[in-house]
Amino acid sequence: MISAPFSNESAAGIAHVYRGTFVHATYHTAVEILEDRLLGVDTEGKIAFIGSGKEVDRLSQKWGFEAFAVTQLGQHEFFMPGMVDTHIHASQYSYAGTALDMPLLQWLNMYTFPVEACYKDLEFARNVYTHVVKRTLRNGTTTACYFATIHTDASLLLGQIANDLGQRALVGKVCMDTNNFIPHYKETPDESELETNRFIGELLKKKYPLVRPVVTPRFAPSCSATLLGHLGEIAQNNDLHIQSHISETKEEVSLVKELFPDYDSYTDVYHRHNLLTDKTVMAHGCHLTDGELKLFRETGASIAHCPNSNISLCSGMLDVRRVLNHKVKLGLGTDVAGGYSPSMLDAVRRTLDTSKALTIQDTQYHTLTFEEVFRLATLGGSQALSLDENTGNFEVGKDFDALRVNTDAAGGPIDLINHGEGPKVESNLLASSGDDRNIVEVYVAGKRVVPFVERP
Ligand SMILES: Nc1nc2[nH]cnc2c(=O)[nH]1
Ligand SMILES: [Zn+2]
Repeated sequence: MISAPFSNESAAGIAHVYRGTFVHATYHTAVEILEDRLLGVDTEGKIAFIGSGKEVDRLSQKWGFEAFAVTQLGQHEFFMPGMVDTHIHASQYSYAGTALDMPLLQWLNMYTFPVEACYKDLEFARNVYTHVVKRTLRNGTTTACYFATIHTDASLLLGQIANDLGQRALVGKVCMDTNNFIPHYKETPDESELETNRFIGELLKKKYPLVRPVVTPRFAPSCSATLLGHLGEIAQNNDLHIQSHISETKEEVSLVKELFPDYDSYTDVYHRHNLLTDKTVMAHGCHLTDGELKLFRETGASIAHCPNSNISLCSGMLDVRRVLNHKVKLGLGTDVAGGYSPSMLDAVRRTLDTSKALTIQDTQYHTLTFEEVFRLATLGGSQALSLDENTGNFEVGKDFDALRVNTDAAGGPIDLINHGEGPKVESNLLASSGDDRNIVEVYVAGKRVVPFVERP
């Protein structure tokens, strides 16, 4: 801590002050560039103040920090908010990028279920989960919404690893009582209910400050109506987040129609089991009807757009513009391993690519801009997970979840040919050509979590 504040505006003292350029999204502006700002972070990891760099003397008096203790960013550096991966299967990271040669339902049977069954082995789980949390943090994912597997203890371990490495995370123990292809990788409805309650109870008991449980029915084809009912009740009684998949492929939509003939739509199946709330995030939604999107809007449920996966498994192309026009919340997801990349910068690129592919099909299409997609990767994701009170952009009172970006990092992938580019061009360059070499530091709730500090 630098010193106690003179002001009584914040109960906590100031721990760090940074000076330089801050690039973020607001509720009104897709990308706002704040040049020569001072940002103070308090001892609880929250943003205490944002002021002009020129006012350093006044601010240092007001907040009780020494001007020489301010961290000054370099010429090609800026801070941006940490990115929010609204949908990633931690358990599938072990085979990311190796098996994308069949459509979803076959892919699940052939590759996914056999691998996920291995998480009964806690040492296998520890190895993969440590790698995926580290890899996503290094790539700038400060918040991740994870699917684990049906195994409660391994799912708890994922929560522990995210906590230990300092990532903000929603962690879901997967629930499924239907699996005709690999019968040993499923639960009974009673087991699933009991184990979900155990998972939630034990995770909450740990009191990890940044890790929360999320109720996780895999998707309607893997769950009986009985199980969906149990899970809706658990989520409602404990006011919990919910995640699942919806309308990823046309084949899956037809299957749900067959399995649940008495429901109006795929969305109605979840809705009638109390699984659509303002803390629900549903992955994909490529083939949702206008009526279903209306139900999303009315319930406050959101969509995780996973463009790498949608293309890799040939599932469909989500029309993000249409979802936004319906005023449905939407964030971006990597959907590892349906998506082959754990990087949210990749999700940004694939979102732009899909929007441009839709424009190729229809030249009147209103293509997404870089600015809009930047917002979806940060503030949009935090809204989709109903976490935007705490994270998503640089607002006083929110946690300092931030990436220190250097577009000119030594050994990095970007050549700045004209050295006067400025932050507008350089944030574009990061999104189009940058990678983890340009993300030189990562902060979650004020704590620097990348570079990793190796424990003795
Ligand atoms: N992409 C994807 N879709 C799913 N639908 C149900 N399970 C899965 C999964 O593991 N990945
Ligand atoms: Zn998924």
